[in-house]
Amino acid sequence: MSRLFRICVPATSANIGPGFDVVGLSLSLHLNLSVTVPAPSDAPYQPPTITYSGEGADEVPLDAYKNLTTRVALYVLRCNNIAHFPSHLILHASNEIPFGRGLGSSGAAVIAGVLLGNELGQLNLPTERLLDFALMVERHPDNVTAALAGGFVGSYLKELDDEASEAASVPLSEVLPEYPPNAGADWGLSPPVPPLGIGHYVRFGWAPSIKAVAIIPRFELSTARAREVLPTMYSRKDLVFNLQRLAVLTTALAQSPPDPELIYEAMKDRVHQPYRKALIPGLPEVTSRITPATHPGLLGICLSGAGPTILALATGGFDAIAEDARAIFREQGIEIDWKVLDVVGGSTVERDP
Ligand SMILES: Nc1ncnc2c1ncn2[C@@H]1O[C@H](COP(=O)(O)OP(=O)(O)O)[C@@H](O)[C@H]1O
Ligand SMILES: N[C@@H](CCOP(=O)(O)O)C(=O)O
Repeated sequence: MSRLFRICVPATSANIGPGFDVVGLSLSLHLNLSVTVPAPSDAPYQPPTITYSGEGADEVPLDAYKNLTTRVALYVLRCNNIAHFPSHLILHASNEIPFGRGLGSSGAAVIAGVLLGNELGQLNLPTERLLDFALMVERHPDNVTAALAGGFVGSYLKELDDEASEAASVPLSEVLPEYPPNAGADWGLSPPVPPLGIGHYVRFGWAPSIKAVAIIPRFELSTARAREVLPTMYSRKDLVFNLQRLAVLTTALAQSPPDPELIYEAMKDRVHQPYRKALIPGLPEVTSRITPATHPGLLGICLSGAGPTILALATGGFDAIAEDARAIFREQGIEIDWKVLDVVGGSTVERDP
């Protein structure tokens, strides 16, 4: 019997201002994967066939040993003593999440890969273990946790003992080596198995009237590049500035009706946005000129993830917020697209009977 299943993973916006590497929000753009596992046969081994449509279709590798999602799936399988993809596997991805814009496309691809490995190997891993695998690949928990669990989520990484820290800090190239595409070839050493219970999370409340306006510049900024510009040390003043705001924000976004004055100030940040402004012309102007006073309905505005997308949380006035952001970006020679998004549930897997 062949098996068919579908995996659906949401986009995410991480940080929400002061919660750098801590909070994430799942949003209504999705990466969908349709998978067919043919019934076992005596035919010679054939590697997976991948087709892909939507965002990133012109740049994503269709070789299962190079594609992020399938490489992650193979990592999960190999950690569970399954050396190969099933023969003649067929995958189709259709993707709504733009690449390199700060909307969690790589986190979604990683979660899709973990869920794919879990389904292909029929491993029945619990959510906590799925998260461990994801955290071996995407080392900051905010996007992957929100993409897996859904909603407005806060997470931390557990302090590990020396042995577990070593296992969790191996370079990505060892976790996800590019394998030879020949099933008979030498597969090398076993991959590093994730320590147990690396990531922990909690879901906060979310006021149903709050929507997310994603203002998406038409250029890509890799998360790796946007992390390189961050300092390794912060002043106590800046740290306290962020902690105070994050503590207020996690509850303020659950209150109905939401309080714009409280939220606007609570979405300010001194840990990552000031350092990223050189990579995103127009960022300080957009976040300072669009306020609840000038734009009724606006609650707060920040960089989405590592950028360049700007996230405006609002209960109305979406057109004015986005069109004024468009005008400010245009002064810098940057064009944008924008979408009003809902906060959605986490990843799902549907199996055909
Ligand atoms: N659906 C996908 N399938 C395969 N690879 C993906 C997919 N989505 C994202 N990626 C990989 O992740 C990269 C973007 O990651 P990153 O720089 O972290 O930006 P983002 O903010 O979108 O997560 C893409 O260039 C691509 O290599
Ligand atoms: N906390 C991370 C989040 C990166 O999110 P992405 O959507 O840009 O991948 C960071 O700010 O670097």
